[in-house]
Amino acid sequence: MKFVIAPDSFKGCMTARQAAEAMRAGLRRVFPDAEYVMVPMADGGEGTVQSLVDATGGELRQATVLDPLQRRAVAEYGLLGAAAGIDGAAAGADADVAAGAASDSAGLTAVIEMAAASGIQFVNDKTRNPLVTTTYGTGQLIRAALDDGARTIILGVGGSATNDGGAGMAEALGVRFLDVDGNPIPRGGGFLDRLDHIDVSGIDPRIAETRMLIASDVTNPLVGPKGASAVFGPQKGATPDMVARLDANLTHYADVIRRDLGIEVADAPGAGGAGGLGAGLLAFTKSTMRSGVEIVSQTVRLADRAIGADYCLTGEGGIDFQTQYGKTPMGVAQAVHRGNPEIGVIALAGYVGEGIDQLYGLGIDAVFGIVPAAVPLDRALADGPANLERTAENVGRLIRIGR
Ligand SMILES: O=C(O)[C@H](O)CO
Repeated sequence: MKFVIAPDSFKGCMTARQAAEAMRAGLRRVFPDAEYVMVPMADGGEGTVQSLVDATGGELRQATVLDPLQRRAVAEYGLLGAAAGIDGAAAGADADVAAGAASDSAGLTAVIEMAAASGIQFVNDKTRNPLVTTTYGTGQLIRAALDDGARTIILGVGGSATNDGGAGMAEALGVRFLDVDGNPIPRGGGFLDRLDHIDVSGIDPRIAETRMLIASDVTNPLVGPKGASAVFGPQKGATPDMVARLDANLTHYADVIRRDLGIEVADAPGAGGAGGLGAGLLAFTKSTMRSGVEIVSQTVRLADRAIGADYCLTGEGGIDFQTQYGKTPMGVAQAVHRGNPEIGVIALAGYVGEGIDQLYGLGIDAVFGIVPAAVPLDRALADGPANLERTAENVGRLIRIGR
């Protein structure tokens, strides 16, 4: 018997690796001699660095950066290990990332969550102000990864405090944003109206040799009613007036990018991720925008690792009909089926919401909640590992009956 164990983190409760260990512990009580392939997963959001480092035997690194309010902060990123999708063995769609994740002559692969340097957790109700917050620290993290030798960078985009179109990120990489007198404009989305022209002559030359894989949490465009400012500005503290100003500024920014670089970013899907960081990455780096869970599953060669397996256990804190839109359990189900159409996929979750029947036709065979009784949230979180282990054991028992 062979199991692939590929959960996301259970937020506030277990990292993806801890969740995978709890699942394996439960199954082992029933199948002590089975083969267990452990693949901690993520979807590009919080936990992606840890999961990819864990899944590939990589290492965590730290860099001193400027946070969104330009205070010094220490941010973590990861360098992937040799177990990353590096051997080119991945088939079909996997080959793309597998080749890019090589750690040979093509350079190392790094993984960065932009929120580690520029996330919403750096501001509070009093200090949040998307007119002034900057993604400069994200650019510093990219530079740190380049210094480490990375030439493929997986960048998780989302959870930001910023609305600067990624101008701060680009500035940290050497791009100059200048006013009509040739002076640098201040950082922050509130000042982009002063932008007259962009000078890319000083950009770090390593950027031209580096492939960025953008794992965005959204597909919104940069501007307009579904754009970064209108949809995500308010959660960063933007008033209606600020939203209008930020949206106008990003529209102007996109116009200058089009004129000076010949690149269209205003309507690109995902350009509005992390306050327009998606647009900045598309304009100033060699980036490809992909679903986060796809990038992660390809990097850890999930399809390959499912070959010959009988079952895959996946899961995350909550599962409902939205799981089909790019969440980890669905991405896992799709990836393992690519390698092994016969595999059974079972998802475990702390919370099971509405519409899970929509998942059954899409590759997930069964969904189980792990909480045994109605308990307060803090108790459910505290008992999470034990509940997950017990549920996995019971899944194992069912599987044994069926054999
Ligand atoms: O950071 C943000 O703006 C949201 O998470 C969307 O990417």
